[in-house]
Amino acid sequence: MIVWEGLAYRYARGPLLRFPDLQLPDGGLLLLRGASGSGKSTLLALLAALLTPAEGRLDVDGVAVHSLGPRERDAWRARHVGVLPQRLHLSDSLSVLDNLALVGWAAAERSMDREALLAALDQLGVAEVAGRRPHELSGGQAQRVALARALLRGPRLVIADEPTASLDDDAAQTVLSLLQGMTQARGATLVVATHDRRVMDTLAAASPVELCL
Ligand SMILES: Nc1ncnc2c1ncn2[C@@H]1O[C@H](COP(=O)(O)OP(=O)(O)OP(=O)(O)O)[C@@H](O)[C@H]1O
Repeated sequence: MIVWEGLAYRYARGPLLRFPDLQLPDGGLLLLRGASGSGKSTLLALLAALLTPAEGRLDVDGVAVHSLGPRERDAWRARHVGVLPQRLHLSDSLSVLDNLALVGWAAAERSMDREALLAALDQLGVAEVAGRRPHELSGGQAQRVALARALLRGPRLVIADEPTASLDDDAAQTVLSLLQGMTQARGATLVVATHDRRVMDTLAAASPVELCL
């Protein structure tokens, strides 16, 4: 269960951004909508403990995330949250496979079994690009690699920021069904921020909770 209450954040010299309270059950789907600048990415960053709220509380599966210290937050995120960011942050100096292996380093596990990494890519239909550099991928392939990375450690919470931006209709459809199908199969909670009509239409069938900022 994810619960937040009185959540607010302030950028330096910015106004206080306040977010409506919400409770989201395990395995739930939240569609986060709102105009550009309304605070969608900020709320996602708060949910991933990338930002610390100025006010309010955020509980994820009984963990008071708002009160974790910086190190605990990093460890908590690495174990429990899969992030599909707006900018994919794949390193062009590393192969696709080594980009995935970095997740193990981030979680202080040092090395990850390369067979497991290949299997993760294979599940998303992109095993053949394992040896390529990210700049050699199509937008849809890069998004699927980023999704494989986000799901690698079996997160309980998956956060996707505009996952279909810059994808054509076919690639958007593929990424959305993989994103939803794979999080659902794992019983993970999925939070998607978007202003893409295609995302709302596709995910409507899953009866999401909708929050408009
Ligand atoms: N680093 C920052 N410093 C100061 N203000 C910021 C910073 N990042 C975002 N903001 C401001 O905070 C508000 C919320 O921004 P945020 O990026 O969360 O909105 P958004 O709904 O995700 O927008 P978009 O749909 O365009 O990505 C905006 O007014 C934005 O200008």
